[in-house]
Amino acid sequence: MSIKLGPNRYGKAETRLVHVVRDGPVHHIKDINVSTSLSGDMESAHLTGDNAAVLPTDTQKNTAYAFARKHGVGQIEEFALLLARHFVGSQPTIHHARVEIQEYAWSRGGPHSFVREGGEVRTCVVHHDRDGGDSVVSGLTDLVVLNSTGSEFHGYIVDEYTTLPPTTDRILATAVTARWRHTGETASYGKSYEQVRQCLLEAFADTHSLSLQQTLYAMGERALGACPEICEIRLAMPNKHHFLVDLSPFGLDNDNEVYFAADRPYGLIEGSVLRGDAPGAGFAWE
Ligand SMILES: O=c1[nH]c(=O)c2[nH]c(=O)[nH]c2[nH]1
Repeated sequence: MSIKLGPNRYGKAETRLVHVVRDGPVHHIKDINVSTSLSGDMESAHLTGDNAAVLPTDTQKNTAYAFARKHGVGQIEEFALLLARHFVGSQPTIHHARVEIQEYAWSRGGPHSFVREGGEVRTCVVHHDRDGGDSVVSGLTDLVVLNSTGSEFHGYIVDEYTTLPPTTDRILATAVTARWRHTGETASYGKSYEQVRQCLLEAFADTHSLSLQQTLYAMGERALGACPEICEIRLAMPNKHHFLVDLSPFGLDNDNEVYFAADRPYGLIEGSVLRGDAPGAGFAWE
């Protein structure tokens, strides 16, 4: 029986990279997902376990982060070509590189505040009861926002399991789920929706945050302040962690510039903000 190795390739899939460029107080971000896949003299790796020809996938990931720091990201096609040419050009055993990049679009919400384009969903749940009348809860999900500075987190409990370092400057990013309860019938649900959404975005951008909890409250408070027709807002905000990449092994500093955007686990901050005189909710949240 004759058996041989067929086509093969290997690499690091979905390296999530956020690059922050600071133009004074105005920041710019590039948010990308990089997948590298290399092929070449990989017979021995597969047949005998000899890894002499293998450039580790971990190295491929590090290279993406280091190149973002050294060269910036720019156009994703150019960044992909830079990486692909580097892998093939620097390693004789690598004959071919495939680099795939997805770039997530963000629009500006402030000098260092960004709103992810697309993906946001408007929601509502209404009840009508023979005895209890109507209730209307409006909302949105997946409103993804990011502040590239203006966020701190320190002063928390430290016990024998705490390893989190305190920070006075971190990325704060979340995907907002908000639901708000109307007190009675609202003249224009469309206008009300736009107003609440705008308040959430502005409060997120404006608040110098000492925690996501504080930001959550500020967002709810802003919406209630501007929209007399609503009496309660419930917010669920995952803390989409961005970890500064340690580039010191490659002789590079990283002054809050290149981040690993982790997808899980994430902190989940939830809370309700309501008027002191809000009427009972009845079945509204059911
Ligand atoms: O804003 C935050 N709130 C927390 O409760 C928390 N916990 C944590 O580890 N990081 C953060 N960040």
